[in-house]
Amino acid sequence: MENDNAVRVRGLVKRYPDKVAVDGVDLDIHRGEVFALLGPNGAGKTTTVEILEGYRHADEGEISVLGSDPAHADRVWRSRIGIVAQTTRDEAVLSVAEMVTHFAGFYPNPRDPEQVIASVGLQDKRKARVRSLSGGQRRRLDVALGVIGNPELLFLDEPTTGFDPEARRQFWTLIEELRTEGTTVLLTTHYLDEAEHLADRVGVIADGRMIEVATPETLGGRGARTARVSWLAADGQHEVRTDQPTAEVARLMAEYGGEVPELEVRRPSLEDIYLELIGSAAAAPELEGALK
Ligand SMILES: Nc1ncnc2c1ncn2[C@@H]1O[C@H](COP(=O)(O)OP(=O)(O)OP(=O)(O)O)[C@@H](O)[C@H]1O
Repeated sequence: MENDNAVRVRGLVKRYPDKVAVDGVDLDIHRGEVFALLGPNGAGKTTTVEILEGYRHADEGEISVLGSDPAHADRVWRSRIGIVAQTTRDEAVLSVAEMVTHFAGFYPNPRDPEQVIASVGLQDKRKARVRSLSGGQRRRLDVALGVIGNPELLFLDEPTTGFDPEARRQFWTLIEELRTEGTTVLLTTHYLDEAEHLADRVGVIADGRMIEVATPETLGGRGARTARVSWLAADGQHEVRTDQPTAEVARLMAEYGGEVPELEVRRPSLEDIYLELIGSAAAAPELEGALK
């Protein structure tokens, strides 16, 4: 039965001959949210995403994606999802416009191809052959092909790898528009700023296990972390750790009678927190071993 979750996973396990790639993952993705799956290389992100897409089969676990088990889903289900895979395949002889229009024909309710081409910034390349595109342009086309079917649920596996900064911002705008329209998005990325900008919630996966799911603001207790206030005094750099940085800044302003030299207030970034979580996940198995 369909419910408020676009994705519901319990106890997902995927084993390869020499590796347990996914080791008991639970995951809920709410309808209409942008969810970012984070984790180091080899953590199990692509394996998880490809199982949800129906391209790999799980060894264990309950999986529901838009109310169906992807391993047994039909064409109608497939037309409701969009996929931007990590690697792309063909070296098509079609032009960009032909390819996007061709893909639009696979779906019952596609978006307008010209609008989609413009939304990924390929209007100047609409007549160019796909094989002549640069790596980043090809990736933009992949994104266009992922959204052309007007999907309810969009899977994006490292979508902006190879994008220049302008293309990345343009992609962010596209995802924000899709979110406004109610599209659910599952994104994997190694760019923490991208996750912070786009995601309603993030999940950190390491060695096949989900370590934590939270909003980017609260991951790893981030919201409650002590701030660091630093400034340049006559005798050199000073730093104070405090739970009340505003009071500290007010005190400094009074002391300096206005501008405080090189004032900086810093809380741990999402990247700081992520690296801490990944670091402790890597240390945990050794600790378990040491305690045995
Ligand atoms: N077809 C396969 N056969 C055997 N092992 C595999 C296969 N696919 C993935 N693996 C292994 O499973 C683990 C998880 O791989 P996966 O591609 O899911 O990681 P990832 O988190 O997506 O990594 P990345 O960030 O590098 O894309 C890795 O150790 C990988 O080598």
